[in-house]
Amino acid sequence: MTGTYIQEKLRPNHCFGCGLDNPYGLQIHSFWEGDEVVCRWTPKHYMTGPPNFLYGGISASLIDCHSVNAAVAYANRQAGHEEAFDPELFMVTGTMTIKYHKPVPMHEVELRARIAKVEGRKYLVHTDILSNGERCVSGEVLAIRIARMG
Ligand SMILES: CCCCC/C=C\C/C=C\C/C=C\C/C=C\CCCC(=O)SCCNC(=O)CCNC(=O)[C@H](O)C(C)(C)COP(=O)(O)OP(=O)(O)OC[C@H]1O[C@@H](n2cnc3c(N)ncnc32)[C@H](O)[C@@H]1OP(=O)(O)O
Repeated sequence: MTGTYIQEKLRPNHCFGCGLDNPYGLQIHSFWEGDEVVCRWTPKHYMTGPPNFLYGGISASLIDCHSVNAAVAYANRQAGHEEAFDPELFMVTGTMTIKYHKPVPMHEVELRARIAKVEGRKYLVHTDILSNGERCVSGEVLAIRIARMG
């Protein structure tokens, strides 16, 4: 999949969730699949919350970054910059709501995001975390487009 990940077009980036340049971070790798943005990610053994299940804050971080990156990719796709992203199309999280449906087992998960609504600078993204095809966590993230930081 080299060259196809959204995060490869967002560099340099030291973000804990999505920065490929942060070796201590979650290092998510997200890609388009039709109209959805997908990420497959495996927890480290020390990322537990309840015994044998993923810490909820990690689920929230995964949803946060995967969703904001999906919104950035969507905005670039709409603007015709799918191959090389426009550095001015930058977003941060404004608001995020997370619903924990089931505990997340400590093995590979799949995140699936879709852009639900765009209103001016606001991009509403719905993301699910699935384990073995079963939805365990869902999130609604409002990404807000800003002038580039840093
Ligand atoms: C080759 C290209 C490469 C270039 C890129 C290179 C590297 C890229 C690096 C990174 C990768 C990119 C993406 C990853 C970035 C982040 C991912 C991780 C997610 C995070 O970890 S990110 C940290 C947490 N995040 C914050 O730290 C935000 C702090 N905050 C602020 O920075 C401001 O607060 C801001 C900007 C949110 C708003 O400020 P503002 O002045 O622009 O807003 P303003 O008042 O103009 O409102 C405009 C409209 O948004 C509505 N609105 C405003 N705030 C809202 C809110 N909070 N919730 C809901 N709606 C809100 C208003 O109601 C109005 O709505 P309406 O237009 O309908 O009236």
